[in-house]
Amino acid sequence: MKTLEWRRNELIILDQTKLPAEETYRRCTSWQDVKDAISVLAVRGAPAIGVAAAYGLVLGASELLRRKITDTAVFSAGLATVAAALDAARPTAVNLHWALTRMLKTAEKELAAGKSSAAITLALEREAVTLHAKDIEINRSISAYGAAAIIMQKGAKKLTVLTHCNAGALATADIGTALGVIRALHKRGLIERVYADETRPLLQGARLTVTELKADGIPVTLITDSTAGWVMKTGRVDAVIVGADRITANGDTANKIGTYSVSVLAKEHRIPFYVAAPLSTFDLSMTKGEEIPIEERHHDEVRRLRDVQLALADADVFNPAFDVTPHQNIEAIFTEKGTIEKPSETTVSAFFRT
Ligand SMILES: CSC[C@H]1O[C@H](OP(=O)(O)O)[C@H](O)[C@@H]1O
Repeated sequence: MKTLEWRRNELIILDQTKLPAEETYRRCTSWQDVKDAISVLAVRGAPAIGVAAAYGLVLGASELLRRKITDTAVFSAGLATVAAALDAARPTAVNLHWALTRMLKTAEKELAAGKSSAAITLALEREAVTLHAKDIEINRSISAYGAAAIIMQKGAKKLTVLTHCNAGALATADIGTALGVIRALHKRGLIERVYADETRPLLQGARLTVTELKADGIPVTLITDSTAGWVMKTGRVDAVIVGADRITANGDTANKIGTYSVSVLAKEHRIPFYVAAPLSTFDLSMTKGEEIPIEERHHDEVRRLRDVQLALADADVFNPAFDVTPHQNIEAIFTEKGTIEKPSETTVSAFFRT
């Protein structure tokens, strides 16, 4: 069950909106197909949407070539237009912008070297494939650092961990970030159980995290979001590990809606709250979490559950897809280059200076 697969001039995306009931795929042959897939969360998760958008730009470049747009100045302007359209698909996960910026830099470098539009397109495809492959290494490294840091802190004993949303293979190109750490601990026999928040309204926890962990033989218990406090209060949870969509220069972290509440509950019950994320999720241009744009999604995602009307069709709804956990609530952030203990403006800047 691959999240994403690139086949010369088409991107095959596992349609996550249909999981776990159906394993179906979307065949993306245009950049618009990729943008649509990102917008409806057929592909989701910060790193995965960055990789998908990179391939979307390759499809855009191929389309420009098919339309015989070979004047490199016009071709580059066309690329920038496609990149901007893909970037607008979802505003919170900075990996989307990071991946597209990296792709446009590749195009600029080729252009400066006097390459043709066709050569630029080939270079973009190589860059997208590289980005995709690198995410696999990054996941492994985050997972190793995270497991080591938790063992250092909690000792080599079986742990019960709570996680929110899905920061697993379905959100990345490989074993995941938060679920990557859980997988690394499980490999060492150090996971007693995982409590997976269902994660309303789109239920990434119930639909995706439970599916991933059960497939790996990792003991997992599905709970409603409102049960998170009670499992902590009753001493069932040793640690919380979540993913991230954007981390600012002081360590404030945007993640799926409900993560902030979990962090407050963890702090109240003196349970360490960990974040696992690649460096591409850091946005050092933002000094604090209040600056992060929070995506608001369609009201029917809350009023309905597939074809079941849960609330009045005209019920007023507020449906932010993310919230921001203040750095003070975070014990450590695990990245592919190491761990940032007690994230703050000081520790984050020191980490990026080394
Ligand atoms: C490995 S990052 C996953 C991150 O993305 C999810 O959001 P969405 O499902 O809306 O793409 C969620 O915030 C996860 O923690």
